[in-house]
Amino acid sequence: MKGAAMNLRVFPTAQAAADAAAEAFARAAREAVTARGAFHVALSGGSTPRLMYATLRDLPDIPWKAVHIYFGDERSVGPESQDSNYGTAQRELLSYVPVPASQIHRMEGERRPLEEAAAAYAALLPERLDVNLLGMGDDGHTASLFPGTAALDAGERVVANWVPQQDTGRLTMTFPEINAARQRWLLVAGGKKAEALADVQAGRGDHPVARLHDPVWFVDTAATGKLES
Ligand SMILES: O=C(O)[C@H](O)[C@@H](O)[C@H](O)[C@H](O)COP(=O)(O)O
Repeated sequence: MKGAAMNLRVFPTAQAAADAAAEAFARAAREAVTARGAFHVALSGGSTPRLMYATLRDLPDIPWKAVHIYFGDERSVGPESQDSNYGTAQRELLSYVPVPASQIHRMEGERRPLEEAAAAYAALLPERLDVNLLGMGDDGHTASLFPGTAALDAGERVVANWVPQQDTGRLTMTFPEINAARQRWLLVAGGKKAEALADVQAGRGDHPVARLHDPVWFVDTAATGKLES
């Protein structure tokens, strides 16, 4: 995607971008269930998805009973931790909607060795996700694919990644897995992301997010502050 035209959908606020992503989620779910009888979606971690969850849980006409929930990454913590990506989704979305528990697939961040949790998660993934919903860090990481880490070049579907600037490991889907999904969406908001977004547009640097194939970007105006017009 280096320097290529980006599929950017720009909104005045972070909440407006999240609302648009929620509406897109609802449409994609209806289309997938109509076409294939199920909607397989991976949720992102971090804080931005919380804006989308607040809207999504109240949207009508989503075939939740045919939705299968996965996670693009997870911290090396249990579900009860405030740092758990699953925990955030469970508290702010999944506890509000009727997705069958058997269709919510949590990464076992508390499992040791973490590599076993990664292999077990890879084994339960569907042949192909419909949508992989992602975020972007200020440094251009996505999922837990951080700059300079071994996971960037991994061939497996899910790996344990040891992040130098973090004191614990992470579980993360890899680029082969993420790029195999039917769609990749990035929900990115705030001026702190503007530098990385401008780098990706210009083909500068080696931000992991630039390795995503044809993502749709849902961004707020603040995140576009350094884009070249
Ligand atoms: O586990 C995580 O933290 C995420 O998967 C990570 O990739 C996140 O999407 C970005 O760091 C953006 O996070 P914010 O939405 O909090 O800015």
